Amino acid sequence: MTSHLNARQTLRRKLRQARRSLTAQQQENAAHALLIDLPQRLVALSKTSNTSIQSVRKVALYLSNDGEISPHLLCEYFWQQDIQTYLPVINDKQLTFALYSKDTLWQENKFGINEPLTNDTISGHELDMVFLPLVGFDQQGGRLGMGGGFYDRTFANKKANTPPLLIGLAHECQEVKRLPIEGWDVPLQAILTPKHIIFP
Ligand SMILES: Nc1nc2c(c(=O)[nH]1)N(C=O)[C@@H](CNc1ccc(C(=O)N[C@@H](CCC(=O)O)C(=O)O)cc1)CN2
Ligand SMILES: Nc1ncnc2c1ncn2[C@@H]1O[C@H](COP(=O)(O)OP(=O)(O)OP(=O)(O)O)[C@@H](O)[C@H]1O
Repeated sequence: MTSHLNARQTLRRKLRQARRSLTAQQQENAAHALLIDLPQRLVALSKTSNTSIQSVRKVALYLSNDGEISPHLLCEYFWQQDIQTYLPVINDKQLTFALYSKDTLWQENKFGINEPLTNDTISGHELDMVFLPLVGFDQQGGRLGMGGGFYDRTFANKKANTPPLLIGLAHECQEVKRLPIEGWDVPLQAILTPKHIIFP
């Protein structure tokens, strides 16, 4: 158990270092590449997950931090499609989600990441699709996060075939062969990288 946790910490340090080492140009290219063939990739996603992409109304993204791949162009794409976008708001040990629009006002959370300044939030289970930030992933749908357990707690009771769809967003350099997984880890239903869409 302890060695498992140590392995996670060691991996976290290594993978965070790797994503932070990407240059501004590499980050920009990666964010753009997420849009390549996006409609086709979303169709593949709807087939594997048995959910209709046409019925997606509410999508959660995040504001990139610590070298994470930036979803800001995905966000623009959803706005063009009139799909509402949400951002995570830390609420004790869990996340709620606040609408993100051009008019959003901001406040920093305890980690220095901006959150919408509002009391009007929804529960994670009201979303259709969630793009999760991650530190590491594997082909089996394993996700290693920053270590707060926020996404795991928020979606702990989610059944595999009920919304929202949980999709990890990652740079290629965040893939590992097999993550040391814990009982509380909530599996990803897809992982989107600049070059691939992975269906575990
Ligand atoms: N962009 C983004 N937003 C997110 C997450 C995330 O992983 N990425 N989260 C996913 O859950 C939640 C925040 N979780 C986080 C957990 C730790 C740190 C962090 O930087 N930890 C520092 C120590 C900071 C401190 O204690 O002051 C570190 O480990 O270096 C950041 C975010 C909600 N919002
Ligand atoms: N469903 C849960 N109920 C209670 N505690 C939980 C739950 N999920 C995770 N935790 C606790 O949260 C802590 C951090 O978990 P973990 O290392 O998996 O976070 P993470 O997935 O890396 O973080 P994040 O989701 O915030 O990016 C663990 O110590 C674990 O005990």
